[in-house]
Amino acid sequence: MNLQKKVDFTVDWLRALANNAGADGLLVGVSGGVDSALVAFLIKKAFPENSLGVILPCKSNPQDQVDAKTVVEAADLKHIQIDLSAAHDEIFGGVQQAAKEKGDLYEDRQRLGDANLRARLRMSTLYTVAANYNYLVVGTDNAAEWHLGYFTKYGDGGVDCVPIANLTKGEVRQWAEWIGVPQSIIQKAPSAGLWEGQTDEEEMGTTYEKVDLYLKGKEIPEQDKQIIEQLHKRSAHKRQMPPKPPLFK
Ligand SMILES: Nc1ncnc2c1ncn2[C@@H]1O[C@H](COP(=O)(O)OP(=O)(O)OC[C@H]2O[C@@H]([n+]3cccc(C(=O)O)c3)[C@H](O)[C@@H]2O)[C@@H](O)[C@H]1O
Ligand SMILES: Nc1ncnc2c1ncn2[C@@H]1O[C@H](COP(=O)(O)OP(=O)(O)OP(=O)(O)O)[C@@H](O)[C@H]1O
Ligand SMILES: [Mg+2]
Repeated sequence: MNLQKKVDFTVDWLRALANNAGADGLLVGVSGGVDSALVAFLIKKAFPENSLGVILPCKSNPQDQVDAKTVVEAADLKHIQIDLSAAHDEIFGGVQQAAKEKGDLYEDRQRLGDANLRARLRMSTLYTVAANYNYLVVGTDNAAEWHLGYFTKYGDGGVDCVPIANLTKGEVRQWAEWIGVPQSIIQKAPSAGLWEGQTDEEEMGTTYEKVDLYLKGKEIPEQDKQIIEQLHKRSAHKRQMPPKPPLFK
């Protein structure tokens, strides 16, 4: 299947999903990164009049907002912006204060708690916006992130559908190029933007190039293979519904 047909198929799939759900359209959180940029273009194609980009800075690098604006303008996508910094301060500061009063504040766990709260505040906000518009929330996980569990459970992983979850990062860039995402966005180093200087590849301990090769069944160095297999195993719970005990006999 050529790229045009694959894109059309994905757009039709998105439209059918929303129609079957009784939703009026689709929205996505737009970060300024390439994954959400591609999804922004896809939802605009699926619902030209009923699609929305939501820009949600949360103590973020100001350049991300500039990039996010570039994306919505290039996609000609209607957008809104809500700053989550004060909400984050309120909740994260409140948790830290309460734990400190009990003598229970674990310094080495703060960065991840802070980061994942940002992703979960975004999820809550996207669903609040979705309720107003009667839209579905569209996820942006690609195949590498999905396989490694490189997302926040019920944060950026808390969505109604994951239309690009079968695409490797290389394919995301290829689709993005084809669909018209600006080069400056395609060439940015992938980052969750959850703390200053964070990059996906540094945190994962391997590269998207190697993960993509692995997912295509190609040989990669043993060390990278081990990292990928360990991350995949450890994150199995994120790709399943919450476990419940077996029924009583
Ligand atoms: N076996 C198990 N069965 C059931 N639940 C289990 C579990 N193991 C952990 N858990 C639960 O899962 C939690 C850990 O998962 P989670 O909260 O997701 O936290 P975690 O996987 O530790 O962190 C999320 C990772 O995703 C990255 N991320 C987040 C957001 C966006 C992006 C991006 O690329 O933009 C990347 C982030 O930088 C970080 O590396 C535990 O606190 C626990 O509650
Ligand atoms: N500032 C933000 N505003 C709105 N949504 C955001 C913001 N930051 C992150 N998100 C959402 O979280 C998702 C996960 O981020 P992730 O970094 O994996 O994707 P990306 O930024 O689109 O691409 P890349 O991985 O190349 O940085 C984003 O695609 C987006 O939907
Ligand atoms: Mg990003």
